[in-house]
Amino acid sequence: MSDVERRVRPDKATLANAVAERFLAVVTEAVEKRGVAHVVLTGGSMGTAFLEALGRSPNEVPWASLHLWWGDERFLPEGDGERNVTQARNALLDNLTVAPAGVHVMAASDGAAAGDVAAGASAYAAELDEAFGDALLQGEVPAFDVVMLGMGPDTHVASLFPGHEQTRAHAVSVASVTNSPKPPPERITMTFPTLNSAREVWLMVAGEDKRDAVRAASGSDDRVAHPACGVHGQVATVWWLDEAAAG
Ligand SMILES: O=C(O)[C@H](O)[C@@H](O)[C@H](O)[C@H](O)COP(=O)(O)O
Repeated sequence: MSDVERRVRPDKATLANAVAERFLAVVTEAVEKRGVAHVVLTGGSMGTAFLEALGRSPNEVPWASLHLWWGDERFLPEGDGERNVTQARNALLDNLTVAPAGVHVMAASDGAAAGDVAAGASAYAAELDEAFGDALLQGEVPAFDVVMLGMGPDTHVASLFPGHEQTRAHAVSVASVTNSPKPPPERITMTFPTLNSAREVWLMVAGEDKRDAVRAASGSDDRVAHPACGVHGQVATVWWLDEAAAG
């Protein structure tokens, strides 16, 4: 597990551009070396700002060799504007002229999981298992090239909320949530072992309203209380902050 490195930029827009630039370099190198790149996307305003920044030079991205995954999802009907995948489609994916190698979408509440969020989580675990086998839970092989995450003001990452049982999960790669403190209550989330199977984990945080959370998570080693402090890449852990969040 790597130590946290902070990269601070003046504001949210500059931050999103810097992350997009680094993303391009990381996936290009991954594809050159391994022929494929697996990345985990996030929602929230930072995740969307990043996709919009990437969308300003979409043709530089090796989409045909890129697998897109999500760290968490709101268990809502397909196409709901609150779903991370809908936001990603609107911000970038629907405009691509080259299809990504894989777009691995978490279950919608009206899809094959038929309203059963636990079944939705199991389906995503099976999809990950098919792609990576045991590597995820054993943490021996980096599965993802980069996992991108936002952070809530309570220090939650993905849908791992402070004090919730999913923060303690170690035997499953994906968990269901039925009592999220932030709506909607039902969600699907990758667990810590899965997020931490990445070469690089990037936490992207902007805004003064996140400053206390940044401080709390950076001073903690209790990932149940402060989930953001529990995500680490095998090669790098980068906290991308704007000046307001960094304090
Ligand atoms: O759980 C949710 O419902 C949120 O959407 C959330 O996880 C979000 O991604 C973070 O709070 C970061 O949000 P910002 O990028 O907007 O700061």
